[in-house]
Amino acid sequence: MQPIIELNQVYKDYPQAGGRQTVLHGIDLRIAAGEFVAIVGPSGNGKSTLLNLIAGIDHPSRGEIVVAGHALQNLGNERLARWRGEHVGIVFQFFQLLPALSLLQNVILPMDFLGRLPKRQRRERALQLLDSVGLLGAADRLPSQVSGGQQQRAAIARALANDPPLIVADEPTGNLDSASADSVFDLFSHLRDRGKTLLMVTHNEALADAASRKLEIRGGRLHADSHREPR
Ligand SMILES: Nc1ncnc2c1ncn2[C@@H]1O[C@H](COP(=O)(O)OP(=O)(O)OP(=O)(O)O)[C@@H](O)[C@H]1O
Repeated sequence: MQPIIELNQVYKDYPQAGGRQTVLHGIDLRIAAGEFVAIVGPSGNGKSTLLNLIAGIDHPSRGEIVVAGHALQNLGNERLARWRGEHVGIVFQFFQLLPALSLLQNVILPMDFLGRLPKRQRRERALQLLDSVGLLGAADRLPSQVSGGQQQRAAIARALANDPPLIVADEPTGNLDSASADSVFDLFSHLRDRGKTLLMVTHNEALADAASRKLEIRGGRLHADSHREPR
């Protein structure tokens, strides 16, 4: 079966005073549809960089990245943005909701970007998604009027707005207390049950242990790749 994510000899370097810093050193990776993958490893070793390349947020310096049938290194910024909107839901550590918009409007936004659904259906779908994360009653509140855990649940609803096959999350519980982290954890478990492919950078051991596969990145290289039965 064709993997949903395929990386061949992917390098990423950044300009640095006096030269360039190589952050990823020739990563080769295949991830099948429906896998729940945790990316772990020490700080500053390239985990977020790897996630951003797979999500089409950043371009590789060299190598090939094929996600959901598209060779990302060949897409210009505009096509990449459209590709992201259709194929990837992104969840960040600091939620990244737009502060001037209600939770409902934040969830509608990715659907507005694609323009696939009529306006009324976008609103109905956003309300259903907010309901599914327990936030129907808070739909009209601004992000600043709800807790961090609620903001992250709204961000997960937003990530699902266009029903993407791939969800990527960078430290999704990193800024949450343990009760909020648990509820976010439960939502991710449901996503796995619904057949989404999940890729997550996390320092949260419980979350990493719930994954079916753990990739350890050290020094910009794939140091370990372990599969397991999810708990
Ligand atoms: N946009 C950028 N410009 C220059 N250097 C960067 C950029 N993004 C990341 N780096 C550098 O790349 C290296 C890897 O960063 P990355 O964020 O991928 O690590 P990480 O493993 O995710 O760390 P953490 O667990 O702390 O989030 C770091 O040295 C970082 O400073």
